[in-house]
Amino acid sequence: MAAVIEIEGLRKTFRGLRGGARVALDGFDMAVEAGQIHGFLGPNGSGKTTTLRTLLGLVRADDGRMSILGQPAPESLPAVVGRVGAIVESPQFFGNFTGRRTLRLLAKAGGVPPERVETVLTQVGLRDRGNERVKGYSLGMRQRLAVASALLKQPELLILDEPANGLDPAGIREMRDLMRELAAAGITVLVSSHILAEIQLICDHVTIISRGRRVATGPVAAVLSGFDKGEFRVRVADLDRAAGVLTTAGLPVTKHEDHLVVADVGDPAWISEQLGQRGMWVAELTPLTPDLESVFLKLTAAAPEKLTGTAPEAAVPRQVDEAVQSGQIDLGEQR
Ligand SMILES: Nc1ncnc2c1ncn2[C@@H]1O[C@H](COP(=O)(O)OP(=O)(O)OP(=O)(O)O)[C@@H](O)[C@H]1O
Repeated sequence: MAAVIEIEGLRKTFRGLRGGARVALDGFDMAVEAGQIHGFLGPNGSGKTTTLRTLLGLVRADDGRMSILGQPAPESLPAVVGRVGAIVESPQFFGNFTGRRTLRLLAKAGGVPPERVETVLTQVGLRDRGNERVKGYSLGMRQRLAVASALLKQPELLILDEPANGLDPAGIREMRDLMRELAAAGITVLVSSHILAEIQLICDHVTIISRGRRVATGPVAAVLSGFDKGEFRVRVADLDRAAGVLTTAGLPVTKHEDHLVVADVGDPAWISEQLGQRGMWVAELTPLTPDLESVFLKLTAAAPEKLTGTAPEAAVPRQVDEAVQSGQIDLGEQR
């Protein structure tokens, strides 16, 4: 599949007026392929906005290679900018203008046929509210108006920085549905966020960044499955006896107040059988599948500190996940 965004070894250090330096990007890699809804996740200050701003030519990188829609960025951005919609800064709209008038003006300024305005208003679900003044819009409606403005040009790629930030649950749900509809219409979507549960629901792929480095990337399910230890929560009346049976059978067991957590479970039916044969009836047997939240916290909290000397160098793993794969970092102990 064609890469819509490719970033390799991106570096950016911000230098303060008093000589201080802040490394925002430390040799960061990312690839987004056509058709993906790609989540770009990281804690506050991890480098997401700097990455997106650099990609769009708003910040100059110190080093690294980037391309958008197959063209080198930022040099060839003018050639592809008409195919990219981006909301990286919160757009400011005139409160006294209606949503429809705002979009008509933007369409005119951008040489977009005026008919597109009705199409994008419908796409973002604002058609019926288009004649209301923007100052009366909720934050969610303003965000959708911003997306509508980015859609005017019929982009192939939509880049959204924290689109769900500050929205209430209903607004987040609307934004999520909108992104899904856009992806179904064939638009590749890159969405940055620190709202993990949302990314898990919306996105099919994810790249996780921490302290300017990639710590994980891939299909969401694959990133999660790397952390799946085959754990089950087991509830029985006699916890000590059940723990003894399972431990003797070679399974790692952790005892909690009212349940056991058993790891390395291949077939859960085996647990029921073993305990049932001994007169212990299993009241609960639940798989403990990892969610993105716990994976994210583990990856971003500990891994980067352990990675030293991985500045871009030929044949040296630069990204934290590469270092994990090559055995430089053992995340197992973090789990
Ligand atoms: N213009 C700037 N001048 C100085 N430092 C900056 C500038 N922009 C970003 N930084 C610093 O670079 C680092 C990365 O910031 P960035 O905004 O890219 O992170 P982020 O992941 O987008 O965070 P958030 O989720 O809070 O928006 C932070 O330490 C930030 O303070």
